[in-house]
Formats: sequence, C-alpha cells, structure tokens
Amino acid sequence: MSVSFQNVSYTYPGTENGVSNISFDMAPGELLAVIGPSGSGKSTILNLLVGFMKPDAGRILIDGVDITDLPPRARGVGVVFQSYALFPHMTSWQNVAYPLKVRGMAVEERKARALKALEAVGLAAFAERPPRNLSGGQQQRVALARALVFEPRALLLDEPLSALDANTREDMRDEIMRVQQQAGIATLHVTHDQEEALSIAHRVAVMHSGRLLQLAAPKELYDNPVDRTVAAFVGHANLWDGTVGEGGTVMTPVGPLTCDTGGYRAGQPVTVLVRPEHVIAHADAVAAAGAANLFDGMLDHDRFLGAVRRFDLAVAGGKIRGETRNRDALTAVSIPPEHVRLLPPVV
Ligand SMILES: Nc1ncnc2c1ncn2[C@@H]1O[C@H](COP(=O)(O)OP(=O)(O)OP(=O)(O)O)[C@@H](O)[C@H]1O
Repeated sequence: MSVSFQNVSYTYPGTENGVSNISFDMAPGELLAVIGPSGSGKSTILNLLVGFMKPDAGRILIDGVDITDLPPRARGVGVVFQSYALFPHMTSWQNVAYPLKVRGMAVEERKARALKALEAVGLAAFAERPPRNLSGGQQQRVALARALVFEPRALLLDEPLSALDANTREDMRDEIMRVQQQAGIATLHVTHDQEEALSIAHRVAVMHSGRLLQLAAPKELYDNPVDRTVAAFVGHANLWDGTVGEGGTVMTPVGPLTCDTGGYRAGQPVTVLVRPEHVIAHADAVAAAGAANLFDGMLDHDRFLGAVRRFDLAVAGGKIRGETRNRDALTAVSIPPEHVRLLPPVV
C-alpha cells in the first residue's frame, strides 16, 4: 500500500500556522519518519492523513485512490498514539479486538484475530491481562497490535515511544521495525527523537515552519543535508558562516580551512559544516605537526558520555566541537579536508 501527499496545505482557521505545499510519496512497506522541532507541522501532517482535518489545498492518496474527502473511519489507517489510549476495563485481547467489534465482526472471529495480532507482537501469553498489569512497553505493543488487527492500508505512529524508558525504547524500536516489515504496511512515524528516526526509518522527512525541507535516507540526510537548518537538526554539527577563498580554502570565524570547494567560486558566502566525530583530537599541536586544518586551543566543555567524549576546544575566533574515544589531555584538533562540507549560506 502506498501513500501520497500532493501539494497539501492546511492553515489553522484564524491563524497563519499549519503546513504548506507538502508533497511526498511513500512506497508500499516503507517506514517514513517525520522529524522537526516543536511546531514544525509533524502532527498536522499526521492529522491530515488520519482524516481529523481536511487540507485547504492538495490531495492525499492511498494506493492511488484519492482519500482527501473520506472521513477517518473510511480511510483504513491504523494509529498508535503516544498515550497508548488503551481501554482500562478491557483485557489485552479485548482492546486489540475493539476495531473489529466496531466493524461488526462476530466475537469468535475477532478474538481469534486479536490473539494472532498479539502473537505477532510477542504478547500471546498476556491476552487476558488488563492494561494496568502490563509494563509501558507491553502496553505499547498492545496498542500496536490494535492498530494492525484490521489490516490497515497505512499505519501512523505518533511519538509512540516517548513515554518509555531508554532501554525499553530501544527494544520497542526493533519491535516496531520487525512488525512493520512483517505486515508490509506503509508507515508514517512522527517523532521528535532524531536518533529514533535515523535508526529505524527507510527515509526521514525534516519539517521546519510548516515546510518539508528534505526527505532522504538517514545516511544521505546526515552526510548531505540540503541546508544549515537540516544540518543543525540532524545530529551534532559545527556550523560556521564562511566565504570561499582561493585555491581550495574557505574562510571561517575559526580560521581558514582547506577543503573541496566543489561548485562554489571564490568570494561566495557559504555555510561550513563539520561533524564533531570527524574532528581529530591531539595532545598538542607539536605532536600533530603537518596535519591539515590544525588548531591550537584550550579545552572548554568536556563531557564524558560513556562510549565517547564530546568536547569544545576554544580557539581564536570561536569553538570547535569534537567527539573522541581518547580520554587523554588535549589542546589541539585537526579537521581532515574531506570532512569539511560547504552548504548554501543562510539568507
Ligand atoms: N489547533 C491549532 N490551532 C492553531 N494553530 C495550531 C493548532 N495546532 C497546531 N497549530 C500550529 O500549527 C503549526 C504546526 O503545529 P504542529 O502541531 O503540527 O507541530 P508539531 O511539529 O507536531 O509540534 P510538536 O512537536 O510540538 O507536537 C504550529 O505553528 C502550531 O502552533
């Protein structure tokens, strides 16, 4: 089942807020994550697809069929909400069977289907338990089974993991990927957690101020952000205003950097991106003599994060953020020219 947004716009009545001219196609079985800062339009996209709101302009298609004017129930879209929204007085299987009940299915058949759906999310043994006797992760899996039980044409996940602790969240990520792949359903996953998006989605859509800035596979998004906003939102980044110099250099507040200037000409303004993991830490500049883009400085922030250490080196003109596994003292960094990326300037 495929999902298509074609030039969809929506403005909340009496405001200038909403989403503008959103277009994307989801392939059958694709898991598409929508990320962006608060207020960027993620929930609006979700609500437009569920059918809680109708676009002012544009069309929404599922499998090539225009569903723009259909009410939510007729769209065949399964939704998992952040809050699980399970019925407390029903058992797990009754919760899962609920969408089948409202569709008028006989009790034996709906119980059989609910048990199968619970089995698919690894909860067959918990069918008779009420939600209050389940952990947060288990409740979320019941909600997932309930969203899948009526074989929806598309699945929507609205921040489904945000209420879970870090370890459960990682397990649930894997579970969602597994179940979604098994069911082969086009899935739109709205999240503010970019790590979650990068780790489970086939492609990620980055929203900002009601616009879709970039839609790309996670690695592409991280390595080749279209602009500074995307670069800043996805992962950590050193971002500087720069001006392209002569002979493969770019001038930045921290100093000139040797790099591949690509299609940019000398004198052009650019945004300079260096990911912290590409910054190499050195004990001192003498030890690193000869390294390209070498900076001497003083350690400013220094945070131990377990697997890595994230630091800022204060240099003349600014700070350079780096990540290293090296735990020793450091007073210099170097930046390999191939890891200096030039993006369009901020206008
Ligand atoms: N009911 C509403 N009435 C008026 N404006 C709204 C309403 N709901 C959202 N907005 C505005 O529409 C824009 C998009 O909001 P939306 O809720 O889609 O953002 P979001 O990315 O989901 O944010 P969050 O991550 O905080 O949930 C924002 O400017 C928001 O203030």
